[in-house]
Amino acid sequence: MKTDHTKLLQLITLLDLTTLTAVDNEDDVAMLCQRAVEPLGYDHGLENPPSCAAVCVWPVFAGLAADITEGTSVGVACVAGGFPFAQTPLTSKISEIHYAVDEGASEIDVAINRGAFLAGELEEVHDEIAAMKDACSGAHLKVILETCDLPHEDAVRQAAQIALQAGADFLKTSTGMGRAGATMADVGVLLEEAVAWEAATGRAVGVKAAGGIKSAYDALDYVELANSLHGPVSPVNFRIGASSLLDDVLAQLAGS
Ligand SMILES: O=C[C@H](O)COP(=O)(O)O
Repeated sequence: MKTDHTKLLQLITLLDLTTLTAVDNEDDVAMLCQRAVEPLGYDHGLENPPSCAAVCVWPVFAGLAADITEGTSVGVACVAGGFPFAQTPLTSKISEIHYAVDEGASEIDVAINRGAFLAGELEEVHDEIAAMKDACSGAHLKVILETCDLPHEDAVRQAAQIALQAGADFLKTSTGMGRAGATMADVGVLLEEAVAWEAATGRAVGVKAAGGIKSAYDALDYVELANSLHGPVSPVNFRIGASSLLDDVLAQLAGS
C-alpha cells in the first residue's frame, strides 16, 4: 500500500491536467490551474506535496494560466496549430503558436496533418512541424500523432520519426478528441522511437500518453512501461495528458 501511495504521488507530477471543452471559461481555467499547483488541496502533512507537470488549455486561456501558475513549477501547455484536426493553413498555425507563446505558454501541443501523412506527403508533414518548432522559440513542442488515425504500427513509427527529425521535444499519442486515445501498444512504439532517437542523436525527447486515461491504475501501467523502456520517468521525459484522471488518483490516494 505504501508503494502505491508513493507511485500515486509521483503520478501527479507527470500529469498535464487538461481542460479542452467547448464551454471552458476563465473560472474553469483558474480552477484547473489552482488544482494543478496544489492537487492534494487538503492538509496532507507532506513536506514536498506534488504539483502537476502542467496545465493544458486553449490558446485564449494561455495568459490567464501563465498568470496563475507564475512562480510555481507548473508549466502552461497550450494546444495550437489548428488543434485537433490540423486542417488550417500553416500561416494560421504559426500565428496561433506565436500568440500562445507571447501569452506565456511554455509548451505547445500540435497535431500532425494526418491527411497529408496518409496521402504520403511526408515532406509537407515534416516541414510543417519544423516551421511550428521554429515558431515555438523557447517553448517545448509536443507533436501529437493521433495514433487512432494511423493504420498500423509502421505508420506510427514513421510519423514519430518524421516528428523527431522535424524537432519535436515530445511525441504525444492523441488529441483526446479522436475516435480513440492512448494504447499501451502505441505508447510503447513512441517510447522505443524516443529511446532510439536519443541513442542516435544524443538529443533527449519525451513521450506523452494522452486521451481516455481515466483510471489511476491504468495510468500507473503506462508509467511502468515508460520506466521499463525509457529509464526512470520524470516530468522531463514522460507525461500523461488527461482531463479526469486526477479525480481517480485522489480517490485512490485517499484509500491507500
Ligand atoms: O492531452 C490531453 C487530452 O486531450 C485529454 O484527453 P481526455 O479528455 O480523454 O483525458
